[in-house]
Amino acid sequence: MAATDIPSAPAASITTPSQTKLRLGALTALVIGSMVGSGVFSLPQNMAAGAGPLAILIGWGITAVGMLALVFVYQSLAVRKPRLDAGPYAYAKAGFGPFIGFNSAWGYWISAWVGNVSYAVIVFSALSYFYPAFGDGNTWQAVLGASILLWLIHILILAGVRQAAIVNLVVTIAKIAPIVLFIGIVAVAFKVDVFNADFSGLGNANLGSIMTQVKSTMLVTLWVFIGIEGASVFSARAERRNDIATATVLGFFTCLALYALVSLLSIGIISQPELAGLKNPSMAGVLETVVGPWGAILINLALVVSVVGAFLSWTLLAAEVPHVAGKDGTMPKFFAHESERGVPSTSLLVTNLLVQAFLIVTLFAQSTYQALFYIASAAILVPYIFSGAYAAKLAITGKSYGVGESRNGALLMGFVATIYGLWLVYAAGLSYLFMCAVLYAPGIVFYIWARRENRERVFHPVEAALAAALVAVSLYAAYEMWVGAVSAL
Ligand SMILES: NC(=[NH2+])NCCC[C@H](N)C(=O)O
Repeated sequence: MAATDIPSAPAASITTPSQTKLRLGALTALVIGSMVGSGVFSLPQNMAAGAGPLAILIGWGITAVGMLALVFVYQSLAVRKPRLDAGPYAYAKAGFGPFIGFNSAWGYWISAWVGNVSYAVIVFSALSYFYPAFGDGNTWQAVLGASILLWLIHILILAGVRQAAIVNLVVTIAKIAPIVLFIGIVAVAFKVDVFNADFSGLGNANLGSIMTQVKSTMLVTLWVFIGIEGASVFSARAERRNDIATATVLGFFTCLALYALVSLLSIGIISQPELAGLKNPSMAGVLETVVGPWGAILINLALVVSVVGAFLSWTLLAAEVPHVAGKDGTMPKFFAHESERGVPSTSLLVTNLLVQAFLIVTLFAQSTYQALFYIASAAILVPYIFSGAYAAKLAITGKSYGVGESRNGALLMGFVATIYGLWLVYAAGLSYLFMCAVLYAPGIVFYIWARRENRERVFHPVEAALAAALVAVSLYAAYEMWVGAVSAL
């Protein structure tokens, strides 16, 4: 693997043969490449589905503040605690004990592989433009195709394939260029009166209050930024160590601009109610309205390239999480097993069997891409919140700070990131929290297993209470889902 052992971003597994050191521009491209996957291509519909232009603007504003705080949290933790280099769960463990640490790893892992299920669905939804039987990516033909794609990736990784830097560069260009072209064309075709038809969205009774509208955008805007938490691993590749901080912030603002433009300009082409009904990847439908079929073809192909690349990266990463956690005793030892080629084969197999199982659930539940990435977004909140809280805790206690060194900035960032995460838990809504409870609870078995293996005390009293609460909530949630009272799929 790359320079660090602790997983964090998909790009953690990118290797260059010669390990040439990178300048600012290349580093920024890496950061952008690690964020852009499937999300951007469906933003027009995903954002307009529950919100008018005003709420969408507010939504991007909140996300800008919250995600930037999180970026700074990971940067400052990487500096303060270099030995925990960028581990998304290692911080939670260091700050709040083994059970919270375990759940952060478990949650990051769930988010990674459920996100991969959504990747498989959206690739085939895009391909349905060429072969309609794939429908919304959840027909049997699509699920069959998705399963083949999944196991192809599996075999490639077992054979030792890594995402090479050159492939990564080509994929990044192939996915960003169509997005930039889209923005250019749609900006020219933009009609102010279409955009302003119902600026507040309050004219559409289906949307609800501004608050409700803003909430509806939160898991979408979170999803498109997932991946940025790992940017600090690129520091090993930087010619100058300082460049990585700049590159991360530059990459962040570039993506924010691309994302906000894609979602807002689209409402100046197609009115909100119509956008809400568009098929995903909805950038294709928007561009087709302006330039005709080639627009849809271009976007659908760009999505396939982008998402297959991201699928590979996130499979490497998803397998890496339990693997590393198995090595350090956070998860059971069997996850640590490596093949002769040094591939975490057991962890990879378990991960992809879960993806396969969820694909079959998708078929029967007729789950949509959106429902799946909502689950992936909601699941990542545990590691995010505890990373923010750990940064705040370090700043409050002053541990790892020099005498007289200012801690206010770090405290503020940790605090804002934590509040942002908690607000997202609230905005996610009950059905997705229930779904997460059901996915988190089985982790307890693996936690106990790992603790026993290491002959360590299983629970401290507070942890036992937390575990009991999680079991209770998940049982209740499972019951509600079973009788059909709530549904996240
Ligand atoms: N498979 C995953 N868990 N991917 C998470 C990253 C999502 C990425 N930001 C995207 O827009 O596609």
